[in-house]
Amino acid sequence: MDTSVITAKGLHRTYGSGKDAFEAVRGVDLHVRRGELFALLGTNGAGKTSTLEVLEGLAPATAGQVRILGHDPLRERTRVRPRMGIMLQDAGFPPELTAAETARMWHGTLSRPLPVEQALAAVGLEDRGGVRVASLSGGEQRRLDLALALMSRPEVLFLDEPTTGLDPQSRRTTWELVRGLLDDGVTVMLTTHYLEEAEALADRLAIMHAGRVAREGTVAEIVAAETATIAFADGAGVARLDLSALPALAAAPSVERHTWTLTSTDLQATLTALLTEAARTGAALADLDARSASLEQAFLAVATDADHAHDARRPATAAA
Ligand SMILES: Nc1ncnc2c1ncn2[C@@H]1O[C@H](COP(=O)(O)OP(=O)(O)OP(=O)(O)O)[C@@H](O)[C@H]1O
Repeated sequence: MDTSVITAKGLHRTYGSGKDAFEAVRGVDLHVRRGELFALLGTNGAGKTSTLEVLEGLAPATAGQVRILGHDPLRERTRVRPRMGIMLQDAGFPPELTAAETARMWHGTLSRPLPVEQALAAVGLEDRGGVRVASLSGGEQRRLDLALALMSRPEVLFLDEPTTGLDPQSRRTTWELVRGLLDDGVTVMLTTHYLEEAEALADRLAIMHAGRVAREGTVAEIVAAETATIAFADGAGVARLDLSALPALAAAPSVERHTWTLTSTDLQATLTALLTEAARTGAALADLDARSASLEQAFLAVATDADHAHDARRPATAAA
């Protein structure tokens, strides 16, 4: 049985036409299962929002197919929209309305909404209802956006950079709220520039660059494809070590600014051999630091690969 709640197949999205055409999304496939949180990460301008807008039914795809809960989110909008919650990057609420008035206005458009007070309380804004939107802090405005996205009791929730501008404590409170929704079976698609947020929340994620998915999987799967790093100071006796003979090196050992760096495809094997070699020769490994690959490393690798490719802004007509 197909349990996908969100699917995209061969999704393309082009802005403009003719010689000014720009293909922002260049063949994206996504499958998000019920109750899963899927994070869409990417470099600036990678095409995350352009992808999300098509999934949300806010814009048509230039090519390809998207389905939300088995329906076309644009053509069958009336069937899908009541079951979705959408938190845009910038909701653009009228600044002169209060938070509670804004929430009541939205409440009036929904068929079986949460009570206004409950939605505001869910995001910690129960005491800010009487404050005009223009006077809310940036973080409070983000939380109001989230309250409205939750108000329809959605089965599928799209969160476009939900914690941008939030302080670390409010960010964690939002994570708890999102975890509670996942426990209730809500399916969430999230974009974020905070890798820590993706690590904390995502069941699976994709890293986009230049309109394509460059990496996809669980955090562990994505990180496993990267190399671990060992570093130590270029101190007494290091010259006696035969570093190039160490096992599982991903590249030749290098020294820069008095620090040696080794990259390894098997951290335990390389580190064990290094320590054995240091003990044998009596070399001191000052400031020794060994670390597994991180999501940040995978992200940076995507951006670096791309720097080499130089194809980020090829016109659509020239795209592969
Ligand atoms: N209306 C538009 N007309 C032309 N180009 C556009 C339009 N909207 C977006 N783009 C371009 O499409 C590309 C993808 O933009 P998009 O906003 O989807 O990226 P993103 O991954 O969400 O970026 P960010 O992380 O910076 O928010 C960018 O190069 C952007 O300049």
